[in-house]
Amino acid sequence: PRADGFRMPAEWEAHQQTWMAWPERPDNWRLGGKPAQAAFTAVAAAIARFEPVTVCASAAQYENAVARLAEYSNIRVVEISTDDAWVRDTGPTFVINDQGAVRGVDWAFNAWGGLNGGLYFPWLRDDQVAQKILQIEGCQRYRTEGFVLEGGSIHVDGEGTLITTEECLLNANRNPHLTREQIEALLAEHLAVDTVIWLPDGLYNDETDGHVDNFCCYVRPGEVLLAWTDDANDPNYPRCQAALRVLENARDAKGRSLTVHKIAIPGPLYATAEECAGVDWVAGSQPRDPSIRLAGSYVNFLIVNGGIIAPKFDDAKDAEAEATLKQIFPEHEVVMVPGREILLGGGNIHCITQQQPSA
Ligand SMILES: NCCCCCC(N)=O
Repeated sequence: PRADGFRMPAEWEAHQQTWMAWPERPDNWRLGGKPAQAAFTAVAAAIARFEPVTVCASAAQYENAVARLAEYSNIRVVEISTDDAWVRDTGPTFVINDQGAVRGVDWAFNAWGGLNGGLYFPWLRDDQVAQKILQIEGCQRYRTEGFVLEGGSIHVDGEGTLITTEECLLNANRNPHLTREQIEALLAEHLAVDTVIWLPDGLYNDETDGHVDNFCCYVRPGEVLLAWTDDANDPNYPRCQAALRVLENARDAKGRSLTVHKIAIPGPLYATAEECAGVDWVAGSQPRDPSIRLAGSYVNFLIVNGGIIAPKFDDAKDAEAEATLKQIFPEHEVVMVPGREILLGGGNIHCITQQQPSA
């Protein structure tokens, strides 16, 4: 795409719409996905206040999804088969050129690690989602056969800088055949980035192997927001310290040093026995257990046209997080939406959405 004049815009640049997928698989979502479907509906409704939404649903769930979303006139439902509902990672990464054309990068997908720690098997339908979305939109597609990447593992400033984590992109279960330099070259070629900032690790116990979208994101050029804890006993402490050191020493593609804002990490959060009891046991699917700390994060929000759609967790830190977001985004309306049911499935609002830039 860079050779054709295309780049990945920053999330705050104008959107045409946001894509989502409808959750249902009972081995990732408790009670056949019914609480998750309510939570996703609340997220879609919040986004729809700012821009149109397209929800991908299976044939089996199409009628239910249409009925549940019917009251929102700018939400449409299309039938697309998926393995699960993480359109951040299975959808296309949209790229734009200076003439207002929009295309899409269709990364290879292996369910966050394939047969070496992946979260479910198989994943063929998920690997087809980007292609189907681009077909529906009539956007040209760049397919990266042999290069596995999830959209949740990268953030850009739209001006040539990309932030990611080594824990994910250098993980042996993504692209063991590629070096760091080869991965940087592929990111540069497909997204038109000149500088890659590598954070060592993402959030503790993040089943995606430390996706940056759950840990650190851009808020505007030259400024990032980092999940933070001051508790030296928290396993996130060394991860936050290491990330801060990298960010404080970094220079972006324009040669700027970065302003690092911090936002508290909620919790620690755990699933209850009752919540775990509602999840089907299937060989090869990620186990859900009350002893497993959940990777909850207020960083996992979506920037939409004029708004911030962020998760809240019924946690003591919700109010502080909301205040931080309002202070960082004075021009946006900050909308806090319940994120716990999404977190029980392993991600949050940014993970279940994919923005499509306007031409
Ligand atoms: N159980 C699958 C969890 C995937 C989370 C996706 C994301 N971008 O964090």
